[in-house]
Amino acid sequence: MKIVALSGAHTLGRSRPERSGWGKPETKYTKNGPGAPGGQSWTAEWLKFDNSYFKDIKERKDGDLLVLPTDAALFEDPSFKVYAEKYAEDKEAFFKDYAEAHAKLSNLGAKFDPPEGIVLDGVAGEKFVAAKYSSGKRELSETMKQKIRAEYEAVGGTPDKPLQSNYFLNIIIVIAVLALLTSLLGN
Ligand code: HEM
Repeated sequence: MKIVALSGAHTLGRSRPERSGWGKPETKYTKNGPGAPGGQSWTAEWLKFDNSYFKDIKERKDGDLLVLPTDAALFEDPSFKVYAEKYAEDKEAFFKDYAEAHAKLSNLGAKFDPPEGIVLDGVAGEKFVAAKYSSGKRELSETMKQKIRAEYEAVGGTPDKPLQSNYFLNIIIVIAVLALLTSLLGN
């Protein structure tokens, strides 16, 4: 169910042959953009999130729309087909299953290879260590550790001493306790 639902994300966006090698350089749906023109979309209205991906693949209705081998498989494999047919008929069922699958995928985080990160050619600045954006095991870079330390010190913390007491918070607590006592004793 999840693979089929997640594939429905191809309702949005385009494929560009100069990037992935898949899709046409331009179609009647993409030649005027919006954004940089070109590429091949899976659906006619490729900025609108609905179940048109499943409808259009099922019908193979237009040579200008993209069907990758993995998209086609959704209507060929019997265990995928049950869901692909359902989503083509029922937009709400697709939305519900997509939301669940998307949340699950996001919450799983991602593993990165190599874990120490990569440097993109020609991009200056901090090395891209994607692990730091994922859930699970966190690896903070030295730059990030220094940034957190600087923020801690900026609000009065030092490495050897706990933060100063927060007077405003203390006043609120005293008022809250007094209010509670008054209401208990008053009745
Ligand atoms: C079965 C596995 C999948 C395959 C083989 C696949 C393949 C591709 C390919 C070849 C492109 C075109 C990239 C380009 O040329 O710029 C693409 C784009 C895209 N994919 Fe997938 N994909 C898969 C799964 C997913 C999943 C799970 C999602 C999200 C939940 C997703 C969302 C997208 C989106 C939104 C685009 C359009 C990006 C844009 O417009 O720039 N795909 N995919």
